[in-house]
Amino acid sequence: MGFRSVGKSSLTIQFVDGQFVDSYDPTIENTFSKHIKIGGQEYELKLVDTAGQDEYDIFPSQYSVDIHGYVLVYSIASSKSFDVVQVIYDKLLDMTGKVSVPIILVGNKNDLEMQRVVPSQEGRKLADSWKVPFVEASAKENMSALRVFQSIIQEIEKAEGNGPPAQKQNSCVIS
Ligand SMILES: Nc1nc2c(ncn2[C@@H]2O[C@H](COP(=O)(O)OP(=O)(O)OP(=O)(O)O)[C@@H](O)[C@H]2O)c(=O)[nH]1
Repeated sequence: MGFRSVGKSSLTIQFVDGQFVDSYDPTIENTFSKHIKIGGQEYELKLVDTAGQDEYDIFPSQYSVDIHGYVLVYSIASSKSFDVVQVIYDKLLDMTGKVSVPIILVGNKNDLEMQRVVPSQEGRKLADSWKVPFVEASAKENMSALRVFQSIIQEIEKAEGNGPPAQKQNSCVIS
């Protein structure tokens, strides 16, 4: 979730299809499925790409139930989007009624360094205050999009009481 045009669809499409879409087509809502294996563990992910939100929008009630984790996105080239992500976070906690929900904060478009208006430290500071992981990303790069979704899966696993997927092993050592 995040403000308009921050790259929510682009990150999702890069992760799901491995391509970057240059054109801008505002989203109403799209769902995607993706099968992925991380650290020997298989996941069948359902991703909901939401419409861009602003600070005045009511948090859509359908996103407060049956969702395991949230990727909150701003653009490093838009201070407005950084303000909006903070408002969305507050509404999200209000709506879900939970103190802690699996969330990660993503500063997208970090390939646009010349247009940067949100310093990395600001993003990190905000994520630290929420006690959630922070990732800067570019939807132009596949590895970057992959890192975003790996990170939210890890947070979901943690909330479920499981360790990071990479540390799960099926083998054992006998000495
Ligand atoms: N340079 C650069 N451009 C990006 C990046 N991510 C998205 N864009 C561009 O930004 C524009 C908006 O991207 P979208 O992915 O449609 O943004 P969105 O957040 O889904 O937008 P809404 O549907 O309105 O909420 C498009 O022209 C993308 O090509 C990025 O990481 N780097």
